[in-house]
Amino acid sequence: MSSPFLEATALSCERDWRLLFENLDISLDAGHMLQVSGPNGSGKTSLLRVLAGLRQPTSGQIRLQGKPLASRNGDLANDLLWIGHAAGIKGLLSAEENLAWLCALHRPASREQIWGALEAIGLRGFEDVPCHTLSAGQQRRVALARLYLDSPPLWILDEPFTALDKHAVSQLEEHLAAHCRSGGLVILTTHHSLSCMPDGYRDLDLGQHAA
Ligand SMILES: Nc1ncnc2c1ncn2[C@@H]1O[C@H](COP(=O)(O)OP(=O)(O)OP(=O)(O)O)[C@@H](O)[C@H]1O
Repeated sequence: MSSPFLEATALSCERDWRLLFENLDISLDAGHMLQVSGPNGSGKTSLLRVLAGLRQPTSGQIRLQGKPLASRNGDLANDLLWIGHAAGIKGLLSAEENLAWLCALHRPASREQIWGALEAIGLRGFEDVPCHTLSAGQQRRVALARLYLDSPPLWILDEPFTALDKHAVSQLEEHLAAHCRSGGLVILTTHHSLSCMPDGYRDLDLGQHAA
């Protein structure tokens, strides 16, 4: 039997000598969406950063496509896309330039593809203005436009709905569910209740795993 796309066993995470969670097991495969919930400070962002390889767990193992995450030197972007809580957008660059720069290293995108993604995320007409002139929700959309470009199967998204208006929230929910329906995987944190969930939806409440 093939191994799960992402498998974490007995994960624990400590920050500033405080144990946030321990003995966490996660197994995700094509089509799964994992919503990590829990109170402020319960360790949701910390868990996502650990799963994205941006932070070492205090203990436990993570395997991605059967290989230890720690052994994946620089090729993680082939399998996963991380979009953090901060939009991570450079204010002096335009939306198009930001996306070209973000994609350049692993999955270069053409100007047409980038403009198509910006149109899909509702930024038509804002492609070439400096991002510092965009609203918070528009800047968030620039970051999320990467989900409309060629992207790896696993999306790890920390509070992706922050600053989005109602229409953009439901559009993004639908896009995430469609990604799962077509064989992708999503791990996300949000304090908002999802109204569009794929069959492979599951919830992990860190409030119940608090150490
Ligand atoms: N940069 C940091 N340095 C030290 N401790 C940190 C840092 N960031 C977070 N922490 C601590 O780790 C704990 C978990 O933080 P984390 O951001 O993972 O929680 P969260 O569940 O995502 O919270 P929220 O719902 O507020 O976003 C918090 O108690 C916080 O004090």
